[in-house]
Amino acid sequence: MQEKKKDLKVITPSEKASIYKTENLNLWYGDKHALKDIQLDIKQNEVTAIIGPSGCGKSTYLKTLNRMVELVPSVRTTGEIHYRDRNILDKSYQVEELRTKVGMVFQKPNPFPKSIYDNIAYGPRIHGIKNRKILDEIVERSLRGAAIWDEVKDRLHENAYGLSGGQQQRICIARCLAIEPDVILMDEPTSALDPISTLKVEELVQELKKDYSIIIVTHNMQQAARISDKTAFFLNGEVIEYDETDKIFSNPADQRTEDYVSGRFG
Ligand SMILES: Nc1ncnc2c1ncn2[C@@H]1O[C@H](COP(=O)(O)OP(=O)(O)OP(=O)(O)O)[C@@H](O)[C@H]1O
Repeated sequence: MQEKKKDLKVITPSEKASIYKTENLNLWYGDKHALKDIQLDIKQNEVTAIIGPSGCGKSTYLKTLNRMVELVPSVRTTGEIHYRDRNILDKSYQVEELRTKVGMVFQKPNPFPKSIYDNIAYGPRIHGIKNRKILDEIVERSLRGAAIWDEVKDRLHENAYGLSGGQQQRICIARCLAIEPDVILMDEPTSALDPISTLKVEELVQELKKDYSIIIVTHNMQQAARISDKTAFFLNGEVIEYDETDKIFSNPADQRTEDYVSGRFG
């Protein structure tokens, strides 16, 4: 007898909601054409890795997603980036609004020269939260979310500079979580860390994708293969290939991707 088909709809990754849709994005630093006709549909609650050789435009692309790139005076862009269906490159889009939704973690841990507690409470305080009990709750929740609560709960009022590099990076992730973002951008977040701290941050990224969408620039291809769902391979300012991470690393469509992921250049 034929088995009765279950009426279950399988959600394939391509059907997941988009968090960012980039359409025909071009970016110039003065005369330097750094991003060329970028098309990328980044999905919600996934880890998306951006890989490629030095100078190919990875960080530039990441910094367009929170418009940080505008801090460079010579920058000019054309095209659109839709974040949850609104074009963030439209001048009417308030950058302050965007920054409350999109957190960023940098290559080098950059805690403020303040206590661990004040590092985490900083963003919420800027948003007007003064109530100590509420701040206490946010601090604890954020530190737990960044998997560092147990290590620091007895030293919350000590300076964050007294922590190890790996702990400082998780404090920076907790600081990011405290503003309750929707997206977390990570620019080579483990490149300054030792292998054990790197592993902790990688495990954390896996945990965080349940609640956040994460876009991570990495030079470390094993890391991209380990932690991401999708990978975009950039070369000379172009996206050469964007697909499921397994496909990019095992059976890429483009020879240049194959050469890069197999270590033939880069
Ligand atoms: N502020 C700037 N002014 C002028 N050119 C810039 C600026 N920032 C980056 N560029 C140029 O834009 C291109 C892309 O740089 P970007 O930093 O995005 O590359 P990347 O892939 O992140 O490199 P890396 O892996 O070395 O960090 C490079 O040619 C770089 O020299």
